Amino acid sequence: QSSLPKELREKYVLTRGIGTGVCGEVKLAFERSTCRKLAVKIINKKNFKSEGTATRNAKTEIEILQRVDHPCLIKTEDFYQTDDSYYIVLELMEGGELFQKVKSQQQLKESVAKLYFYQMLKAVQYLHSNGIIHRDLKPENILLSSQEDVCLIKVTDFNQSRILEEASLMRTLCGTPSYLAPEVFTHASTTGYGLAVDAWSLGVLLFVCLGGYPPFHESFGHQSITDQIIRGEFTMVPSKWKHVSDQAKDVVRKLLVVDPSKRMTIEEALQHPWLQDRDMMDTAHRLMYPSGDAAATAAVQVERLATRKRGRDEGDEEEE
Ligand SMILES: C/C(=N\NC(=N)N)c1ccc(NC(=O)c2cc3cccc([N+](=O)[O-])c3[nH]2)cc1
Repeated sequence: QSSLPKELREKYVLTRGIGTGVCGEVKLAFERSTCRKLAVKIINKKNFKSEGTATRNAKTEIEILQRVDHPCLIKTEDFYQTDDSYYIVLELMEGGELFQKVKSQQQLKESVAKLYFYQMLKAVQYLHSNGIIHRDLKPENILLSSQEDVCLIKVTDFNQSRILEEASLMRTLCGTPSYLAPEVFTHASTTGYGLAVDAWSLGVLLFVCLGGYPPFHESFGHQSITDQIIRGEFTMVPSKWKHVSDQAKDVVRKLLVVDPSKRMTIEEALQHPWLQDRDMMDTAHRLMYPSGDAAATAAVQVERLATRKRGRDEGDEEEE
C-alpha cells in the first residue's frame, strides 16, 4: 500500500487483484466513506513504448475516460498518478471480461450475443458521434456488469483511441495543396475510413461470441494471421455455426469486409434486420436506462417508433 498515492490511500482501501491486463492490473477497492465496492485499474507507465507517445496516449485516454457519458462505456470515478503509474477508480463490473466468457470454445446463445452486440454498437455509435475511434475493441475490453447472461456490458481501455483531429485536417487544407497526397482529400484521412476499423473489430467480436472461436488465428491453415486478415478469409465451421441464424451470419459477413468503403457501418448495422428485435431492444434499454428517467424513456420511444415505422414501411404485417 505504501507506493499508492496518499490521497488514494486516504479515500479507498485497495484489496485483491480481480483482473489481469497487459498493461497493469485491476484491484477490488472499497471507498472508506461509503463502503462502496469499486475497481481500481493500475496502469504502469513503463509499459508504454516510448515516453513521448505514452504521455500523449495516457492524456488522451484520461481525457476520453472523463469525458464520455454512455451507459455502455466504463465510467471513471476518480483518477490519481505517481511517477510510475496511473490509478483509475472505476465502477465495479462483477461479470468480469467478456474474454473469460467466450474463451474455452464457449459459444454464447444467439439471443445473448445479440444483446451484447447491440450494446457494443450503441457504445461505439456514441464514441463515433463524439469523434472518437476506439481502435482496440476486443473481448478483454468488454466488461460485463454481472454473472447473469442478461446484463449490461461496458467498453473500456481507450489506450489506442484517437480523437479525430478534424481541426488538423482543416489546417492542412488551408495551406497550399500542391504538395498534398491524394488520400488527404479522399475518404481515407477524414472520419470515413478511420471509423471503419471499429466496425471490423465488432465483426470479429460478434464472430467470437457466436462461434466460440476467432475468425483469424495463427493456428488456422498455412496462412499467417496477417494474410488471413488482409484477404478477409475466415471459416464458419458447420458444427459451430449450424444453429446460428442466417441473419446473424449476414451481419458478420458484412462487417468482415476487407475494403473499408464497402464494409457495413455502425449505423447500417443498427438498421440490420437481425437487430430489429423489439424484445432484445426493450431488455437492452431497461439495462441501459434502469432509472427509466424521462429523457431515456423518450430516447427509447423514439427508437421503438423508428423500428415500428421501418417495420410498416417494409410491409410488416404484424399488428402493433
Ligand atoms: C481504462 C482501462 N484501460 N486502459 C489502458 N489499459 N490504458 C481499463 C482496462 C480494464 C479494466 N478492467 C476492469 O475494470 C475490470 C476487469 C475485471 C475482471 C474481473 C472482475 C472485474 N470487476 O470489476 O469485478 C473487473 N473489472 C478497466 C479499465
